[in-house]
Amino acid sequence: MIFKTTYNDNNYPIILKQNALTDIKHYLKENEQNIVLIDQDVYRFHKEYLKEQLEDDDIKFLTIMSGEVCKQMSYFESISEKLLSMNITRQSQLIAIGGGATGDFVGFLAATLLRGIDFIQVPTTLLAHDSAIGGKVGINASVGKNLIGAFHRPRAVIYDTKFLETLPHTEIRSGYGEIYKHAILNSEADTTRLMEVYPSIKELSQLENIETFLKMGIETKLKIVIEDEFEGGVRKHLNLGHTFGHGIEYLTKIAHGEAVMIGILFQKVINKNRNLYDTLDTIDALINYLKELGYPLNILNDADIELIFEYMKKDKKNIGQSIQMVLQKGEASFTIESVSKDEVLDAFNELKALINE
Ligand SMILES: O=C(O)C(=O)C[C@@H](O)[C@H](O)[C@H](O)COP(=O)(O)O
Repeated sequence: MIFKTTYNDNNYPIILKQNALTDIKHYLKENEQNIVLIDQDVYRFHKEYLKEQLEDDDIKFLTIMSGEVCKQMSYFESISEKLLSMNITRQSQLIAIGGGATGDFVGFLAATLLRGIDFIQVPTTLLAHDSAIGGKVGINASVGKNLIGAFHRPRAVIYDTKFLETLPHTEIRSGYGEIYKHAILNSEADTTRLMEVYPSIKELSQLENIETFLKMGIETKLKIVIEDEFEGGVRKHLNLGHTFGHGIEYLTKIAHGEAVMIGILFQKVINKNRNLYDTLDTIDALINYLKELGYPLNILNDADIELIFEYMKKDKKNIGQSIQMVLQKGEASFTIESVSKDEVLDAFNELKALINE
């Protein structure tokens, strides 16, 4: 399956298929440096396959730290210096092979080194079907996630589903959080269909039919980022579940998409309390479903809401000192609203009580 962005210029393809990496040869630059920056775990698991597909002697490989820890300022500095010592030029190209964190990190290197060079996204996780598209790249600050970043379009997204075969359960649940978010943004029917196909962790871990839902997620994301590339309006809806999600993720270090799923649940409690879309029944139904899939809801029991609230105060959607959250007001209908500290505390205590019932 090939998707293509439909901007006025500088469009890029998104190639989604088994063994998609074989297509990378069409995107390598001749007589220029192509440098692969790859998550060290992905490299370890797929060394032979990677060598087959990227056997060109001119391609250089740099393994980088796995997961969110690569997005630290000090690491960004050391890899920047390393790339500059390799005499890269504005015509050089970086190739990010890994999950969402790798793509964010390498994309940010590409956006900033020499004031911008090309990069290719090769996502290797379910989650990265979301993060690899749309050009958001960045690293973390001590006070919060993705607070240092840029918008920088990739030259191509090569999404090889072969990499999904080695994903651990946590990563599957994490990616599923973003797939679930895209389904909610789309329609009630897509959300129900998803829950019917994956009623438990057993079905989810077999990843059958996952391409159908990745296609749904990619199409949803593409439609939004093409309409609003720089997040002036509708793109903020893609942040559903992220305001609370980023807070709990940063505090507890659980996987991004698991935190987003908990953030979606949290947002439902606020919806209910404001007489928007949700009711106690819809919240209970999601709690039961998430328990069945093994999401770490218990983490809320020991989490310090005051600290989460401090992270929420750093969210990029905020206006002045007011926390802005994506809330659902109808089927596939969303709004960005200010929420007060009291509302956040009440919703948190209520959610904790509900998960322990
Ligand atoms: O692409 C977007 O826009 C999103 O909000 C997608 C999110 O799922 C993704 O996690 C994103 O990186 C979060 O963006 P941020 O601006 O809140 O850091």
